[in-house]
Amino acid sequence: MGAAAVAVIRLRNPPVNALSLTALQALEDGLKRADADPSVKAVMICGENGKFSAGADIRGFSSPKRHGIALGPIISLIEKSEKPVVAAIEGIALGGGLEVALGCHYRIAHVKARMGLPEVTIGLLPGAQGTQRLPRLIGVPAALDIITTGRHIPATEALKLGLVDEVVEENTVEAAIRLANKVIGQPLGPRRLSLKPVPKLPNMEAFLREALVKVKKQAHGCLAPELCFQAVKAATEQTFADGVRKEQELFNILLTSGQAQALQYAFFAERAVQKWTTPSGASWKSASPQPIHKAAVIGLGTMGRGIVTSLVKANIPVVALEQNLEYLNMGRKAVMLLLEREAMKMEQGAQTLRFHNPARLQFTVDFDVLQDVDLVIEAVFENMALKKEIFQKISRICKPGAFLCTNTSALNIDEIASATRCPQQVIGTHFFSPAHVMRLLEIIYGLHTSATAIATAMQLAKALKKVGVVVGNCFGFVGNRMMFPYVQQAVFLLEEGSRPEAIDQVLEDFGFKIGPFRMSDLAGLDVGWRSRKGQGLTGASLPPGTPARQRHGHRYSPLPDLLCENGRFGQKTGKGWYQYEKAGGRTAKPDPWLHNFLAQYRDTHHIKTRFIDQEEILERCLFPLMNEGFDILAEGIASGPEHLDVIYINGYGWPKHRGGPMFHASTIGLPRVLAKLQKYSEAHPDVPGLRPSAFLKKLVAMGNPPLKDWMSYLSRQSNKL
Ligand SMILES: CCC/C=C/C(=O)SCCNC(=O)CCNC(=O)[C@H](O)C(C)(C)COP(=O)([O-])OP(=O)([O-])OC[C@H]1O[C@@H](n2cnc3c(N)ncnc32)[C@H](O)[C@@H]1OP(=O)([O-])[O-]
Repeated sequence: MGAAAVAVIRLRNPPVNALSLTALQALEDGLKRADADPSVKAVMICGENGKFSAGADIRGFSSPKRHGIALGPIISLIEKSEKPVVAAIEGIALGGGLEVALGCHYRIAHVKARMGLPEVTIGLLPGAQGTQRLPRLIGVPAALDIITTGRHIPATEALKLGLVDEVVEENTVEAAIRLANKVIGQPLGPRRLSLKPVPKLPNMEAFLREALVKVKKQAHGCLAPELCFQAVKAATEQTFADGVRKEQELFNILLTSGQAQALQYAFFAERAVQKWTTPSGASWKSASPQPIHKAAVIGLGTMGRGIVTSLVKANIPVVALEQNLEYLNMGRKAVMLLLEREAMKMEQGAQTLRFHNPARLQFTVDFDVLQDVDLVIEAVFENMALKKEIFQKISRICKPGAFLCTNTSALNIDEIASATRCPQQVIGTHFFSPAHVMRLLEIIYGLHTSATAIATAMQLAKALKKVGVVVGNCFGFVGNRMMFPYVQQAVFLLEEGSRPEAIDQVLEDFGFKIGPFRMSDLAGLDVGWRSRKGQGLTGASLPPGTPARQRHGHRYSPLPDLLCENGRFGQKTGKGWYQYEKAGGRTAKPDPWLHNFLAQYRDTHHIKTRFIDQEEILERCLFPLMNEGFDILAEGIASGPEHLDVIYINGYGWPKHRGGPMFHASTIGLPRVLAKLQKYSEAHPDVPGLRPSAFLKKLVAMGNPPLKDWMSYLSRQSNKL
């Protein structure tokens, strides 16, 4: 209890004051005590350690002991209180935490606090009456935006919206107690949100119709946003009590939909990968990152420009280096354009981005400027000889402790490191395009990479607001290695009778933001072509007499090479797997030329065309991708299935509500995945990617254990060896 007439209830459950059953019980007990105590005239609710609350305990949603004390009735109890209740919001008030605050009669927030209803991001809706109270407080458009996107609102915006009554810069708890004292005795009726009508809009029906179209378009098959919408719509049509019943009904649908489980798995997976380990025993526990006061980026192509932008946004001073003045000037212009755009976006959120100061961003062609940087990211062309030349040079110029990172999507980190005198400082940092937007950073350690280098790269990822995933060194690392068999199958399906638009549609219906052919057109077909020429799979170095559709005894499709030979590089040339309105166009249209070309190709190679149904398209593309994942786990390239899933969700457009490829495999059931791979492998014995992984077979033989136990079967296996 606090001083004088104001009782203080403090939510206490470190680290984020999640509303566990114990925390809820304490809240209920506190309210009842305050109600019964005649000396208490008002109540103030705050959170321990400068955080109000991150909401319900997410682990509780999948716990069998979930039933018991519920949040909704406690919030009703708060609102019904005859004594004024004030919420003092510091740090965060999210989900159930914000719903508690909405039950209070007054809300004060610290200027640095953030609020939001992020339930939609974990596959749920604000199921403690939040969908009914928020529209009553701030109106339908703002409530719908907050509830269907889950975005965090800064305190200043919350004040403008009317979500909070006051924002303070000093002690929030003291301010809340002052306010509580002030409002003692004032009527509470107008402060009870459940009694307020939802503010009317002149065109509510039309507004809701348009809003639904937008919500569905952005959902890519995820259920939660649409059900959030329906709950808010109910608030506009029904009484508070009926709206709450509808909210409960929709909440229960989501809770048992499977998508909520996948999204909650993804939430914890993202946190689990922060705790990295390597097979040699290095780990996040013992390694400490080194501070990065200044960084450099070598190469200002598409990737380099994005990386420079990312570093500037993270407030890390950068040297941007190119091989000659012509490229430097081109790169400088492009970087400045990106930064101007980012600055504009940030201004909308009341932030500023400073980059015109040469101490923060310096462009140069002089390698000697790299002498005092703490970290270099090389982002030149994917060419081993060139990369080695650069690494040899920078290992001579940079100070001994500098970290030397290479942005590569497939090349061998050890070979690059071998060109230096300090292989322990060399590490792979695989950014995804556009590098200032995409969240994933694959961090690849080589044979000699030090634990400090890994910890520093992970820290850098965090500073860049990215999710870093530590993986081992192999061709294509994790993401691209799993992508190869997926893309390969998509092309084989074309040979067998399908079309790019049919295959893309199936994968986009599954939830991918973009199917494999649209993706290939976007990225440019020439990239893979160059790499295949380098590997001797096509082009002049191919030995005469090599069969058109076979390499090293395995099935090979020359289709992508043939498209490139026809000058079809994708969007950049206006033609690829699709046709575009012009070179650089973005709207993909099915191309009769390609259909005709495919028909001729099948005739030439005597391939009998057959109808391929959606199920086969999906399984032929996804199962080999998962299969590769099992091999990656068995080889120790990644330390758990969560790593693979985080990579796919954040770097490859895998639908988050399906939890990632390995989680998806576990929900389908490993015996089914194995049986299908066996079937397809028998039909296509010359495709190694369809041959079931030994680790997958082992897990099936062990009775299809849950995903969290997979790795223990691996260690048992290797212990025996
Ligand atoms: C019933 C009716 C409807 C109500 C629904 C809800 O409220 S749904 C809920 C709606 N709320 C949300 O969706 C909010 C989800 N949370 C967040 O967005 C962020 O965690 C953050 C912004 C609160 C803090 O970010 P940050 O970068 O400063 O820190 P960090 O992210 O690393 O977290 C630190 C530790 O706390 C853990 N943990 C966190 N929250 C929860 C939780 N609710 N539960 C359990 N655990 C949680 C997290 O796993 C981690 O544990 P670890 O790995 O150390 O063992």
